[in-house]
Amino acid sequence: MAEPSPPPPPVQRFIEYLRIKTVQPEPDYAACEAFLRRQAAELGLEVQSHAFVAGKPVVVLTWVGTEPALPSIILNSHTDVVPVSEEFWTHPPFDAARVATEDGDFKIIARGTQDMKIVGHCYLEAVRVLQGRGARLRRTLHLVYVPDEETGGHDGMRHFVQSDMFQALNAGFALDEGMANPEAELRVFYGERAPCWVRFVAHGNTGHGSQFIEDTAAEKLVPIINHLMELRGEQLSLFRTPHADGSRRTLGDVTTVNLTMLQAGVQHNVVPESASVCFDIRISPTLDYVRFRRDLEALAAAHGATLEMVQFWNDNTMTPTDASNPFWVAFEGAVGAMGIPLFKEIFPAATDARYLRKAGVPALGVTPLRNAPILLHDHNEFVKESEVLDGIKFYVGVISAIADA
Ligand SMILES: CSCC[C@H](NC(C)=O)C(=O)O
Ligand SMILES: [Zn+2]
Ligand SMILES: [Zn+2]
Repeated sequence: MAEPSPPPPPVQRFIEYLRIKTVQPEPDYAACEAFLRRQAAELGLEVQSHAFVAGKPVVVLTWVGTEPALPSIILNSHTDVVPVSEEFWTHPPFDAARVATEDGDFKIIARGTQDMKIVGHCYLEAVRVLQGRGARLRRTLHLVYVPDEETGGHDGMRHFVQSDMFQALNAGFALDEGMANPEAELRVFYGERAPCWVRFVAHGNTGHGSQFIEDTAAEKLVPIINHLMELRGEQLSLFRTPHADGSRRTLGDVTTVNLTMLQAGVQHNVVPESASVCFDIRISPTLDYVRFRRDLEALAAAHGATLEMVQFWNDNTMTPTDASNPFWVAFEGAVGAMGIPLFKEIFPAATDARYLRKAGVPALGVTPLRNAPILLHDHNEFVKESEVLDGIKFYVGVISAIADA
């Protein structure tokens, strides 16, 4: 059998990026920064790098526009990837194997292909294509590579948006990650649900397990659990009910509640003195999050428990997706011109775009993978070579449009 042809240079560079082990919990950010600096040097982009937390650099590559006083465009991506269970992978997750498929395409198999190195890579390749055409864009582009999104952005984007470095970018609009779609539409995320991670802790009487002990810790948690499970049921019914216009609801339209941890007890016949229960709640931006938080506090107090807010995102800013937002108009126009159908959604989980929106920069979350399985955080994460090449064309169109809006 003939050797397969070598990958085209944009795919070769993608493979190089994927081979850098930026895997949590100890990402190799130094190698990643060196890679980005090499790319910037080839493209003549300015580079700024700052580690707000030691060893975790935010790297910004800048292509100055012809009208640099205009608000700029941020093209954001995170450089870290989630851990792997290597035994479940068909190929080593950081080899970035290129495997031929029956339809003449290739699969590039590696951790981070979908989430989200394809996006960060396509930004760079799109700039390369535009420069090759001699294009000059009106607005300045900032390709922002942030660390630690996968652990909540606390050591990366959270600090960056509060920095002078960020202010100096004078950003007017941003793109960030979305999610693949097994269907034909391109999913575009204009908001996110607020993560609300809570722990209820109760204390009570203890004693022998053979007795009727009153006011026990576990007993206090039961009505709290029941209340939140009731809310879960209501929201699940809502999720299964189409909108008035017949369109289906997505996760972003509802609030999900999951009991994720339960702790109590030391021995079968000892009534425990304390008990705790944790929930992962994702509050839809369509719900009043201030009132929701007050209701949780009241729930804890009513049953003699304490409430610990482990995570609570107190913002529900959404990016306008109508004529009031010239960047949306440009984005929608460019995507439409490519014949790509759009599906607007609220992101079910949390990405770094939430920091940008809260900081006043309207952001859209997009990953240019359609008719593709959702493999983020999964074993054998892959993208097809054709998807990388199409993704570059996609960003050439979109970046040109939004940078000239
Ligand atoms: C509260 S920070 C957690 C961030 C994480 N993001 C993703 C995309 O999985 C999540 O939504 O669980
Ligand atoms: Zn991601
Ligand atoms: Zn992720």
